[in-house]
Amino acid sequence: MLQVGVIGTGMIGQDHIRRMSSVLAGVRVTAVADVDTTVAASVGARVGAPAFESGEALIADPSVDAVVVCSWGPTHEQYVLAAIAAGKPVFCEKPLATTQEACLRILEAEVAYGSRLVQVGYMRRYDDSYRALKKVLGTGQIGAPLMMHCAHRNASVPGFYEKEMAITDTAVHEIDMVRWMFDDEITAVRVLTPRRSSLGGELQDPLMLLFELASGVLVDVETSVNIRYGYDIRGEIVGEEGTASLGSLSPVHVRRSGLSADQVPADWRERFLRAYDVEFQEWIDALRSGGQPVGPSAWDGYAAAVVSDAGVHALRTGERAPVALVEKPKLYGVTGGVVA
Ligand SMILES: NC(=O)c1ccc[n+]([C@@H]2O[C@H](COP(=O)([O-])OP(=O)(O)OC[C@H]3O[C@@H](n4cnc5c(N)ncnc54)[C@H](O)[C@@H]3O)[C@@H](O)[C@H]2O)c1
Ligand SMILES: O[C@H]1[C@H](O)[C@@H](O)[C@H](O)[C@@H](O)[C@H]1O
Repeated sequence: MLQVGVIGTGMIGQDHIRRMSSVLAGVRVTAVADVDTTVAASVGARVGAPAFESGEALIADPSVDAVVVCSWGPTHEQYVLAAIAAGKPVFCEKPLATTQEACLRILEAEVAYGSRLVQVGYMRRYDDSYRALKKVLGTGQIGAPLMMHCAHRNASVPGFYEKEMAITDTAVHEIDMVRWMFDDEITAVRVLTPRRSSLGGELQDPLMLLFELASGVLVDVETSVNIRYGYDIRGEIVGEEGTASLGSLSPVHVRRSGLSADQVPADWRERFLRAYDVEFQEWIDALRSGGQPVGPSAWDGYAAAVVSDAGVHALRTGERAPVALVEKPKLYGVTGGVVA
């Protein structure tokens, strides 16, 4: 049984605690921590896990074999570094850290440790629909890929959400997905600002991002974070000989009063429910069999942060922002992606 300590018991922390306590096999949540100690205590009590006074104390405790970090993005670096220093595997929700410099510090610490401990929560790689799309691409049935059109729509976002977060918090999923889908790197980013939605307050919403890939493939991503009607994730690849897109995920189709309708998920928990389950089960199984994590690596987290920083620069200046990665350490040479 893998004994896991969870740092950050907010929305996704609670969802992952639920899946590790009542859905997945071979795992038990043995410790929790949150700066909000009242929330941590009540969430921990539901699964019989004690609440620790700090994330660092949780990481150091012998009851914890592996750590899951679900606190706010700016706090990820300190906990991931502490887990590496303790030699414990750590699953960190996205983003790995909020700056590329912080991601580099994590890479350096893991490389110095000498083997992989870190996995980043880019769950789209585990989604049935994205995996099927990658498979179609791999068979060559739509020919060489030329372009991809994506949309990432949230019904609404919390009050603390700032305009850069449309890139660093939202489109960062597409950044990782695109690198994985095409086995390629993003080399430059442009950001266009359409007419502003009156529903987003002061936010610049929506945004239109354009990624250039080393192969010449172009990917456009619409981010809309006040779309109201639900959580809508789209993707269509245009190839030389055909197109392939994510299928409809609606469990039910309703026709009534002259309308024909699919159900739209409310949020990410509903849309990616199964992807999170598969992501965690594979992580747990890899650790229990004595191996290293094989999902999105610290390198993937770093690469996403560099592209994300370029996107923020492009948003602020209106310029095309090139992306430059450091040389990839050997540790990440053969790992870093799950194969569909
Ligand atoms: N993979 C996904 O689809 C997905 C979905 C949602 C959130 N996330 C990521 O998960 C993280 C948390 O998001 P959320 O929606 O659960 O946010 P949230 O605000 O609901 O929860 C975050 C929790 O972290 C706690 N916290 C803040 N600073 C802390 C610290 N220094 N130490 C310990 N706890 C601390 C807060 O008190 C809060 O309870 C973010 O990085 C977010 O980007 C990923
Ligand atoms: O943290 C959340 C989460 O990552 C969701 O998957 C994404 O759709 C949201 O835009 C983001 O704010």
